[in-house]
Amino acid sequence: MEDKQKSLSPPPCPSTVTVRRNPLRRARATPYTTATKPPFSSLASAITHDVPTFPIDEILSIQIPQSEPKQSIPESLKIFLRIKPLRSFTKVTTTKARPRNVWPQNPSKKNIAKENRNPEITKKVKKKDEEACITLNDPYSVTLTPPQSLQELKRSKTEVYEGFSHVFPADCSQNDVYDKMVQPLLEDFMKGKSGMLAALGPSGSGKTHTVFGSLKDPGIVPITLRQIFKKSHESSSGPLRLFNLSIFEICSERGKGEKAYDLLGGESSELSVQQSTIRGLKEVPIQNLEEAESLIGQAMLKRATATTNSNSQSSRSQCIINVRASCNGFSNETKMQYSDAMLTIVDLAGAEREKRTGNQGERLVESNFINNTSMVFGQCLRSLLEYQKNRKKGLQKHHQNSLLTRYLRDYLEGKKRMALILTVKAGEEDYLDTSYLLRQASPYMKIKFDNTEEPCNKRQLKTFPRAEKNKKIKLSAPKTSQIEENFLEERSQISQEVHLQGKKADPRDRSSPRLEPVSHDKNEREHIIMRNFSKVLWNVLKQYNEKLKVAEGEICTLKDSLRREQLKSLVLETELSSLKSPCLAEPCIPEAVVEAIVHAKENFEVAASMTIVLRNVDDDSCNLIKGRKEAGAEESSESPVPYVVRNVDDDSCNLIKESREAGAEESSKSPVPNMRNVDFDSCNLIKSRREASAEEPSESPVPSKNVKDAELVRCHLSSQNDAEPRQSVNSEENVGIPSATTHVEAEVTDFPRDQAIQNQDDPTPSPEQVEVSQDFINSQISNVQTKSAVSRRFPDSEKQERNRRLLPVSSRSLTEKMNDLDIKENQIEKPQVKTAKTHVQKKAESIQGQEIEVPAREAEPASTKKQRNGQKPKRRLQPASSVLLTREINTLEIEDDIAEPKGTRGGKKTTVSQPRSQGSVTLLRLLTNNLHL
Ligand SMILES: Nc1ncnc2c1ncn2[C@@H]1O[C@H](COP(=O)(O)OP(=O)(O)OP(=O)(O)O)[C@@H](O)[C@H]1O
Repeated sequence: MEDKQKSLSPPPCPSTVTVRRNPLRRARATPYTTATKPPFSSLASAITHDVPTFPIDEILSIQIPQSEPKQSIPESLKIFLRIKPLRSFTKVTTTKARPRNVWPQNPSKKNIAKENRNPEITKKVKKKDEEACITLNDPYSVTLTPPQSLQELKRSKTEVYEGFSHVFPADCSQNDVYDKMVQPLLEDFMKGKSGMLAALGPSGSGKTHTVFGSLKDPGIVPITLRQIFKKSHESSSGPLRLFNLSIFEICSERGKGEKAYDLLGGESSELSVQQSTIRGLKEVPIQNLEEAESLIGQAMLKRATATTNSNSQSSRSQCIINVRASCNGFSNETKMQYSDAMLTIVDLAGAEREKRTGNQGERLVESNFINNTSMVFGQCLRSLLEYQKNRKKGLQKHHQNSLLTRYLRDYLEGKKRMALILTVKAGEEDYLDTSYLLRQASPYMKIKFDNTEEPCNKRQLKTFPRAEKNKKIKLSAPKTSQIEENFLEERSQISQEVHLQGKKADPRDRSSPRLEPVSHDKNEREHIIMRNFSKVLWNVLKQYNEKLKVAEGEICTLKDSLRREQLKSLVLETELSSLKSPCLAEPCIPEAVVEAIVHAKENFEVAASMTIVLRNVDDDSCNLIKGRKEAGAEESSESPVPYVVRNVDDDSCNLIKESREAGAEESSKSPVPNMRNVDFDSCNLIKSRREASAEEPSESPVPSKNVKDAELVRCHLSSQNDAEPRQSVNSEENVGIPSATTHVEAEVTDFPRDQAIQNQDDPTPSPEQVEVSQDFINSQISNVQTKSAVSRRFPDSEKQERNRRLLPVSSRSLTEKMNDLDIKENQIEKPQVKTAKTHVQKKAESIQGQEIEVPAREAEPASTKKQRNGQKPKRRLQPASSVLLTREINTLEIEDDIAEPKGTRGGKKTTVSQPRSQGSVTLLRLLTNNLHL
């Protein structure tokens, strides 16, 4: 035993141990490569100790599933060609018997009618129409024949294009296209390989038709989705895969740049683009075909399309549809096997020739963008081909020139599998487009792809999707039971329906009662599709409605602001005209002001006549009686006052119009109906009038449309006014002034009581009375001034004196002078009133005549006046209004003024009318001279 233990125990350690830190490295010969292979037995003998042998035989006996070595299978780029049916097919079907009485008939229709009548011509034409520029040789090649005209010119000859993966003839179905082209891609996709498919071709050649199709004839996207769900159901035993759908478009923003829009997003569908990365793209998980189809319908509605000459619904953007398959809840091994894969289908906007599309403006800009993208796409493929031919040359980075090519970079660099479908139109007129496309694209067939792919390529997910998470719903007990009830109800309903249609329904198979029967029942599926589609449509319409409302609101606000601006401009114009009127020469004076001055002049004459009558009375009271008798029955009509009434009468309509705006009292107050157009000319005038009316509402006689009205007004006034005016009226009657009065009377009634009494006692008009009549004239002039908006400059003067309102001091003195002059002139020219004039002159001189020596000036020319007078008359700085007024008066046709009253009075001359008119003329002359104009 002890011997045995000794043999097993390790040998005793030596006392010293040498350790080499860096032992010499010797290349150890591998047992298999070495020529002299030492025998295993000798090695074993070399081992001093018994080491258990390595179970190599056992290990080698275990069969390990050997993974296939990854082989790069170079594969040519698959290019398919689809020929669009000729238009003549549709033409034949549409050339129906034209209904009668259709108007107008255009020449082309006439030709059709001729063709209908003559079938031989029709045949020829149809034959010509049916002639195609492209003919199918075999499923892989076509012959392109130029039209006769080009052949004659020897500009082009017949060409054969071959090497296509498949050529789809005009009568092929969408399913044919899917089977030959998409099926292989889809199989790879289901295995976890990404792939891309793009449709290229001129506008209107059928790209969108191929990619999306229609409800009746679905294209490759709907068919692919159907197949995806079909396959995933079939392989239900395999791994569960989730599919997500995202659709976006790239279009130009008014030619300024490219923009990406999410076609499944909400309102803010614009996507941010950073280099080749598109952020914020909404990825919607799709669980069944119905959901997928409704999403596609939604995207199609949102896609930018427009009508061009080539296509009634031409795509104006590049549309990209991504179906992403992702794995969920797998072991790492499985996940590696079925990695995320993306199937991308691209519907490019068709290249357009300006001549054919007839695009202009915005459409033309879009065209440029579309053509540019197509061009860059082609450049990328050509440079890839060149690169593959000569790898020494680097791959040119054309992809940077457009957003689409940046996004599809991996495909365009030959790193992923891709297929192209060229769509062409077969008509003779489409020869150039077709020839161009085929010449461009046929070399692409030589492009090779490495059909290997890393399971997780970072670039694969260049879109950072906004994955839609299903909302978490808390299901409380009662709700759950309710859902279960609904669920059972729905299930029984569907099973009943299916049963009725003679189909077997097994509601136990699937958990979703809604999906399972639907997959079998076509009608139900269509119903769901239509329902979802209508929902989408409804949402889109709602959005449009909201936009429309917003636009309407904006229009309203714009209209308001426009109105405000117009008002402002009107006010500014008025201000401008009012500013101009006193400053500028007569052509700038508003018409209304001119009219106002004319009327003022007439009233001025009336007032002057009144003054003279008063003076007559002063001379001899018998004359007064005489005058009354002479006047007789005609007095009321012939006297100057009724004339004024008539004036009022004539213009009352206009006045009333104005008075409606400015207030009845105001317009009635206005003794001179001279503001016809003022309202139209100036808002400020109305303002000033309103101010004036507000201050003096009681003294304003009401305007009348006719004489009766005027009389009524008078009565009304007399009844309204207290005893004072009545007395004054009586006094006037006594002095021979006719009783039919209007505002003149009203003005007279404004005399102070003592003056009225004085009139009764003494018929001689006092200087005050004369001044009152002058005041009346002043008031007439001041009214004119008020209307001409000059009064706005002197607003305080209104409040100073009742009858001298709105007149500046200088103007008042001017008018006073005018009256003085009038009196003096009458004294000279009319001997019959000489006494009165002298009296008045004396009085006037005593009051205010110190300033101006009018008679002396009147007799002599203006130039000599200054020389004669040792004491120079004071030159007063007259207000612009006064200057204007005098200028106006100066320019008036005096003769006309004289003639006018004659006409209106039936040619009858009154005792006062003739001298008054002359006096007025002289007065005006004097005024002109006095003002040195
Ligand atoms: N193979 C086909 N069979 C029947 N109709 C077709 C076919 N191809 C195209 N069409 C019809 O031609 C019209 C134009 O087609 P489509 O809109 O697909 O052209 P497109 O190439 O997408 O044009 P664009 O680039 O301007 O958008 C459509 O009305 C479509 O239905």
